[in-house]
Order: sequence, then C-alpha cells, then structure tokens
Amino acid sequence: MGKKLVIALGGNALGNTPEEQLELVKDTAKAIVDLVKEGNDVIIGHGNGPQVGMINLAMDYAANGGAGTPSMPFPECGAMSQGYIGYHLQQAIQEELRRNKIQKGCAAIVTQVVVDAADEAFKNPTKPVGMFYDKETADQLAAEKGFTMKEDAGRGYRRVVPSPKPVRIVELDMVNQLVEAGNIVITVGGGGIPVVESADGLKGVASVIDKDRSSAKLAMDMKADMLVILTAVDRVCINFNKPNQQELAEINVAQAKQYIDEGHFAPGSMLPKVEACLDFVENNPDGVALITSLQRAKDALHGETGTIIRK
Ligand SMILES: Nc1ncnc2c1ncn2[C@@H]1O[C@H](COP(=O)(O)OP(=O)(O)O)[C@@H](O)[C@H]1O
Ligand SMILES: NC(=O)OP(=O)(O)O
Repeated sequence: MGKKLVIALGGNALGNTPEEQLELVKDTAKAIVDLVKEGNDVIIGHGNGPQVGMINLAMDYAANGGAGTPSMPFPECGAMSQGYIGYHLQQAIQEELRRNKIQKGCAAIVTQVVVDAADEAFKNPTKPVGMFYDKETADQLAAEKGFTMKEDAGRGYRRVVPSPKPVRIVELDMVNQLVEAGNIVITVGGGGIPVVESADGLKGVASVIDKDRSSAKLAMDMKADMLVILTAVDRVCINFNKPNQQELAEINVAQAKQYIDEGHFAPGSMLPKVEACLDFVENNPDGVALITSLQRAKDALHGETGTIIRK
C-alpha cells in the first residue's frame, strides 16, 4: 500500500546555476515519479542556499552599482528563489507524469513559515548562502557589503545568515487539501519564507530556515508515514571519510543521539539532517525517517540501501 512521503531535496537535486538546475530537475523528477508510480503520496521540500544568495547579491549590485533598481529585501529574495525553483521542479515533474501517462497534478505553493523573533539564531548566523569564495574575495565582500563570511568545511568561504527554527507552516491547510485531492505538492521551498507574527500581521525576516527542519515539521504536521531526506550519499556513516568508515542501515533515537555526541555528523551538512529525522520520529512515533541519495530513493524505500531512523 502507498505511503504519505515528505521528501526533502538536497543541493544535488538542483545544482548551482539556473541552467544546471533546469537539466538536473529532469533526473529529480524521474526519481520522484518513480515513487508516485508505486502508489505513494508525495510532498516535496527543497533547499535554496546557493539560489537565495545569488539573487540577493545580484539585486544588491544592481541597486548599488549604478543600475538604479530598487533594493530587494532578503525575504523577497527568498520568495523569488522559491518561485523559480518551484517552477523548474513542477515543470519537470508535470512532464514526467505526462510521459508516464499518470493523471496527477503538481504545483509549487509559495509557502511562509513562522519563526520566533526571539530565536537565538538571529544573534549567530550559521546558514551558508550563495557561492564559495577564496579568503581575499570573502574579506572584500565582508568589508564592502557587511556580510558575515565563514569558512565551510575546507571548501572555501561563504556568506552566512541566521537560520531560525520553523514554528508554523502558514499554508499547511492548503497543502493538505491539494494532497488529499491527489496532487503532488512542492512546499516549504528553501525551508519556507521566514516570517514573524506581529500586531500588523506577518512580516518577512532576513534569514534562511533549514529545509530539512521545515520538511520534518511538515511531515509531523501532515502525519506523514515517512520523512525522506534525499542528498548526495546513499547512507549515513560513522567515521565518515576515515579508513574505518561504516555505513548505517538502521538506527534508533538512542543510537543516533550517541553518534551525535561522539561527533560523527558534520554540523552544517549531516547533523541537521539527523536532527530533523529525530525531531520527526520522536514527535511521530509511528513515523520512520530515511536518509539516502536521490538516485537510490526507490531502492531505499525497498530496503536495499539508505539509513532508516526510527523511534
Ligand atoms: N557522517 C556522515 N555520513 C554521510 N555523509 C556525511 C556525514 N557527515 C557529513 N556528510 C556529508 O554531508 C553531505 C550532505 O550534506 P549537504 O551537502 O549539506 O546536503 P544537501 O545539499 O543534500 O542538503 C554528504 O554529501 C556528505 O558529504
Ligand atoms: N534552505 C536550505 O536549507 O537550503 P540549502 O539546503 O541549500 O542549504
């Protein structure tokens, strides 16, 4: 019998440029539609780190570099990234559904996610956005634009912005209705557009919510059977990239917490994914979380690869 799957798509599903993304989403759509063909209901979340950073920087140069365009606030840049990623994904998935003669709709919903204005994350930016730079360029951008730049796991320097936790998905009811009507829904893109509640209503805040955390929140709220985090590795490992690396096929909450304490999961990459899975299975004891690669998603659902995390 089919399951309700909330899928979080990682960076390798989208790439780094619009052209690359347009090509990559074709494979992403195939992997998604393979899961639909097996009778599953699919709800899709995705990242936006490279995209929102690119849009914001381009807008900033256009506004301050003499082109005279109005400046574009960061939350609006997040909304733009959600829009064009959603457009590429929905187009590719619609095409794949058509090729497979599957009568289903697919649409991206512009999604706001409420965060707490007092979230400590606003005092300590950690979420990498935009491109990688060498140290000299990073220092120059920090001085010129006031960006906070951090070194990212030996791969170069990137701008970092605050990453508050998701509290409430504003368009949740609409997403539920579309899924119940049999559609594939793309939502919480880039973790959702971060907004805070105020006396005058919702207001966008300059930050980027982690898409794995928002997808876990969505999976909890929708009472999904599974949170499926698709990234670039088939399985989570302990002693990752060391000679004694060991792939994990299935772990429970206690084991996951022990491995976190022992420092097996890199902050900023695998750690937030494992934490998002824990959040889901601890709050949804019947639910199961799965971390695997986009390419092997179907095999992982058949138990042939992937790392299962359950209560
Ligand atoms: N313990 C680990 N097991 C497996 N992969 C790990 C581990 N620690 C760090 N990683 C790295 O985390 C990456 C996934 O994080 P990231 O690139 O941020 O994901 P995404 O863009 O898919 O959201 C993997 O491709 C792998 O290189
Ligand atoms: N919003 C978000 O988590 O984006 P990335 O996955 O690109 O970091």
